[in-house]
Amino acid sequence: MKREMLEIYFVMGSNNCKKDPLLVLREALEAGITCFQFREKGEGALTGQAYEKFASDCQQLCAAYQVPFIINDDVNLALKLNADGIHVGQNDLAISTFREQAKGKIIGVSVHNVHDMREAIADGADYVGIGPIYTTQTKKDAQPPTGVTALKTIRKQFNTFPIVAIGGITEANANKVRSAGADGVALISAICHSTQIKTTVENLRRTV
Ligand SMILES: Cc1ncc(COP(=O)(O)OP(=O)(O)O)c(N)n1
Ligand SMILES: Cc1ncsc1CCOP(=O)(O)O
Ligand SMILES: [Mg+2]
Repeated sequence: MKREMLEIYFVMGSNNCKKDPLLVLREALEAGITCFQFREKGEGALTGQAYEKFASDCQQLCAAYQVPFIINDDVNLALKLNADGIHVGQNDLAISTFREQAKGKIIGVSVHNVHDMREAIADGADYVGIGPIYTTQTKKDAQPPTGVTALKTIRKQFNTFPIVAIGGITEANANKVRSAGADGVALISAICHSTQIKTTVENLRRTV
């Protein structure tokens, strides 16, 4: 996995969007996102066949733009659809339980401190997501925001390991996160709620 993949990492589920989510994804891809995470969870999230169909539609769109398609939490779906990767958090399946079946796939793990980071690397993570950096309205069960302090501390000890920052990141603060050592920014609302997705992504690209 190349670190550049993490530069503009768009994370989305249908309940994050105010218009057709596939249209949102298409605009984001067209504008130059570098990675996409399918995160269909929470209130009003699709289930069953509609959930799988939506994942598969997102995957096809990503493939058309040659952008990696990562699935959040649902390892079984990632294996079934042969997604490019899987993202898991501290409360999800441990990497050791699916590493073998997921050979060749990109594995991302959420970390909050140096201890989590060591564990994630030992378990075989390809990249880590650190956050929430800033206050977020999107993830109700998120830990308290840390600002860029935790990110800086972790980056100092892990010089080259691929890190993406997440939580409350916008066009206005992306530069701070980048200077604190993140290889890229992961965003939900900054893109989903933008009325000018093209401009938003272009501004983020310039910053990151
Ligand atoms: C890139 C990235 N970083 C962190 C997360 C958060 O994962 P997790 O803590 O498992 O929380 P949920 O997203 O599953 O609610 C992420 N999804 N992506
Ligand atoms: C999934 C996730 N993990 C930590 S914060 C967060 C939500 C990020 O959403 P937003 O970019 O809208 O703050
Ligand atoms: Mg999770």
